[in-house]
Amino acid sequence: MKTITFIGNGNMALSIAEGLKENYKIEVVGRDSKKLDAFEQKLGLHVEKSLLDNYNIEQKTVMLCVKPANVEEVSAKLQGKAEILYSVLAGTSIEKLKNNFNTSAVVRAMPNLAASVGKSMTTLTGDTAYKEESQTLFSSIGTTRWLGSEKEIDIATALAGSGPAYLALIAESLTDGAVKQGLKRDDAMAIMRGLFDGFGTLIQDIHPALLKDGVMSPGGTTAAGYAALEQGNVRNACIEAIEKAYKKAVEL
Ligand SMILES: NC(=O)C1=CN([C@@H]2O[C@H](COP(=O)(O)OP(=O)(O)OC[C@H]3O[C@@H](n4cnc5c(N)ncnc54)[C@H](OP(=O)(O)O)[C@@H]3O)[C@@H](O)[C@H]2O)C=CC1
Ligand SMILES: O=C(O)[C@@H]1CCC=N1
Repeated sequence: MKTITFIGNGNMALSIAEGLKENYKIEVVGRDSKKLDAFEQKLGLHVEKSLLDNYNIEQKTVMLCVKPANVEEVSAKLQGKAEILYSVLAGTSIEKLKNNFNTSAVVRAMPNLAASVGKSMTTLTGDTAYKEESQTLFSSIGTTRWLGSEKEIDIATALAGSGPAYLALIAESLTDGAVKQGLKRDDAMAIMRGLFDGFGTLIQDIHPALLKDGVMSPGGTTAAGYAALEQGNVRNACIEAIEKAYKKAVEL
């Protein structure tokens, strides 16, 4: 069984480890032994746990799952040269990772929160020698797509990495709208969840514009509601959200 060494024991590390645990041996490296114990407990199986100070990554397959701001501090505590470093850090370039970590190869991965339910949309880019291995690793937490450049993964970060938060805003505000009109909160929540479930399947095979055309009856309810969304500039706000998030990824 191949070993994957997680550096960082937070939410993303746990979600990815959940997906990998059946087919890979898991090691986890962190700064707090109590949090390492909690990681092992949540994962529900024995993992090799180590503290960061002087940890040796020689020839290891490393899954870096700390925050972008931690790169310098964390890399300074490691020894040895990794075989491959997979990084899930938003907006952290391969150049910066190579300048800080001693590793033969780097692949950047951008999963999303749905990793925790095995349905992440994960984008990947980096050393093409590891294209296949990275797709195999990350397909254990959902769907993968290899991209040709770091610019593209920064844009994909804005779309799919941050996307769950944007859709949550839509979900919450539509629910609030229904409550405002008199629907009970728990009914509104259940209906919103059913809506997203069905929509998630529909959108796999239908272009969004055609889906809208299929719902909108002449002079009907959808046309009335849709016009309010256009008046509220929701389309432009979405385009701007991607631009702002992409620019932030470049800045990180
Ligand atoms: N959350 C999301 O939806 C997504 C997140 N990402 C990326 O995943 C990465 C991790 O995010 P997430 O798991 O959500 O965050 P968490 O806050 O859950 O985990 C962060 C991890 O970094 C460790 N850490 C923080 N500061 C330091 C430090 N100074 N030295 C050593 N370790 C440190 C934490 O250690 P400790 O437990 O001891 O505090 C923890 O293990 C980020 O880089 C983010 O860009 C990518 C895609 C989606
Ligand atoms: O907000 C962030 O920076 C991270 C990256 C994508 C999702 N969460």
